[in-house]
Amino acid sequence: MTSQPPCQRPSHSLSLSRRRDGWWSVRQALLERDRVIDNLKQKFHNKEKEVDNLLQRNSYLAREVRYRNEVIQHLNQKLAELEADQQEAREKIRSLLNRQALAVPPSKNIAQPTVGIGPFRQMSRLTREMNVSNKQLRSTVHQALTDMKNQLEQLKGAVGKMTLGEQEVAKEVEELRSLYRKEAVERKTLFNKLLELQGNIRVFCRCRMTTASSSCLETPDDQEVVVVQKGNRKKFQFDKIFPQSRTQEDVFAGTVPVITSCVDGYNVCILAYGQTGSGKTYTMMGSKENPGVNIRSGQLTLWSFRENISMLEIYNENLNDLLRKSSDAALDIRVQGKSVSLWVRKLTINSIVFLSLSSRSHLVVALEVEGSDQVSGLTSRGTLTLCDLAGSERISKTEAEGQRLVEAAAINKSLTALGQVHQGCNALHIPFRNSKLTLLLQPCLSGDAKCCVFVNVSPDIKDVAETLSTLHFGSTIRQVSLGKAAQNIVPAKNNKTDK
Ligand SMILES: Nc1ncnc2c1ncn2[C@@H]1O[C@H](COP(=O)(O)OP(=O)(O)OP(=O)(O)O)[C@@H](O)[C@H]1O
Repeated sequence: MTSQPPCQRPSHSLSLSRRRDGWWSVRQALLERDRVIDNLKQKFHNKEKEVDNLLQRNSYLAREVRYRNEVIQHLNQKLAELEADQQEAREKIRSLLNRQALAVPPSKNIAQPTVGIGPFRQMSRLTREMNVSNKQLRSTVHQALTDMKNQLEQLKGAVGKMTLGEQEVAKEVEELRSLYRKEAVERKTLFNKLLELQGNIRVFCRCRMTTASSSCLETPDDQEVVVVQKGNRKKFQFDKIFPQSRTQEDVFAGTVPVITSCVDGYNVCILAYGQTGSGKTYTMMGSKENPGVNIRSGQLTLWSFRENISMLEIYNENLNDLLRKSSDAALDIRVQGKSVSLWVRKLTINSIVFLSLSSRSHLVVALEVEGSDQVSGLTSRGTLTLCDLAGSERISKTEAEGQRLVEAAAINKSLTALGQVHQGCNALHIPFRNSKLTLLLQPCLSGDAKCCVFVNVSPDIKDVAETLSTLHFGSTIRQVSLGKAAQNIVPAKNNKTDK
C-alpha cells in the first residue's frame, strides 16, 4: 500500500514567486500596450497631417475656382463690349453708305457714277475684313469661354472629390481616436493592476545624510535596512530603501508611478513619518536648490492638467489654513457622505512657498489634479495629498512639560490614530475620527486611494531607539494593503464617450 503524501500549504516563497510571475506578465502586457498606444499616436498624427494637406489643397482649389470665375466674367464683359463696338461700326458704315447714296442725284441714264467707285470698294473691303476679324475674335472668345467652363467643371469635380476624401479621413481619425481611447483605458487598468500587485500602500525608507563617522544603519540592498545596536542586528524590509547617497531626484523618481496613478484619476497620499530632524521636511519640501516631492510633483506635467492647491497645518488638533491671509474663523472638516472636503482655499501651483513650520505640527498640502488627454478626450480627477508629519519621538524622550507636553500629546494621539487607520483599513470600521489628521486624510487613506509612506530615519547612534521605533511603524503599515481603488474618470465636455 502506498502512503499518501501529507497535504502541504503553499509556502510563502511559492506565493511570492506567483506574485512575481503575475507582476511580470502584467508588466509585459503594459509594455505591449505602450507600444500599441505609441503606434496609434503616430498614426493619429499622420492622419492629422493628411487632413491639413487636404484642407490646404482644398482652399487652393477654392481660390482657383474663384479666380477662374472672375476671368470668365471679365471675358464675357469684353465680348459684350466687342459686340457693342461691332454694332456701332456697322451703324457707321450703314450711315456712310446712306449719305453717299443721298449725295448722288437719281438719273435715268446711269451710265457712269459721278463719285469714283474706288472709295466705295475700299469701304466694302474694309467692312468685309472687319466682319471676318470680328467673327474670328468672337470664335476665339467663345472657345476661351468654353475651355474655361470645362476647366471650372473639372475643378468643381476635384473639390467634390476632395471633400469626400476629407470626410473619409475624418472618419478614419475618429476611428483611430476611439481605438486610442480604448487602448489608453486598458493601459490604465493594467498600470493600476501593476500598482495593486506591488501593493496599494508602499513604504519607502529614507536614511538622512550624516557627517558622523559611525552609523547605526546598514543598507545591504535596496529593499533591506539593518539597525545595528550594541552588536544586535535588526533587519527591516521595505518597498525601497533610499540610503544617504540617494538624491532628491532618486527619491522623487520612486514616487512617480504612484503620482501617475493620481493623474489617472485615483486619490494618492504621500506621507513622511519620522523623528524630529530625520529629514521629513527635506524629503517633502526640500530646499530651493534641491526641491522635494511637493514641489517636484507640482511641476510634473504628465498630461495637460489643471491644479488647485490647499495647504493646512494641524497644530494641537487645530486646523490652520496657511494660504489664508487672516486667521479669524476657525476651520473645520466637513464630511460629505463618504468624502471629506479638504478644500479651504484654492491657489495655483505657482503659489507654493517654502515654509518653515514648527516641527510640532503636521503640514498637509493637497493638489487637486484634473488631467485631460487631448487625443482620447478623457478627463480624470484625483487628489494628491502630501503630508509632512510632526516629529514622532516619544513623550518620555522629549521630557516635555507645559506647552511642550500638550503638543507632544496631540502629536502622539494623531500618529497613533494614523497607525490604527493603517492597521484597520481592511476592517469594516476604520477609526478615522480618532484625530483631525486621520479625518482630514480619510479620502486618501480609504478604499479608493493609494498611499506612499516615507519612513525617515536618522543614522546617528544616539537616535537608534527612535530609528527602531520609526522602522517598526513602517513595517507594521507595510503589512496592510488598501482595498481595491476606484477610479474617478469622466468623459470630457463636448467629447464623445468611449465606444
Ligand atoms: N538627505 C539629506 N541630504 C542633505 N541634508 C539633509 C537630508 N535630510 C535632511 N537633511 C538636513 O537635515 C536637517 C533636518 O532635516 P529636516 O528639517 O528635513 O528634518 P525633519 O524630520 O523635517 O525635522 P522636523 O520634524 O523638525 O521638521 C535639515 O537641515 C536638512 O536640510
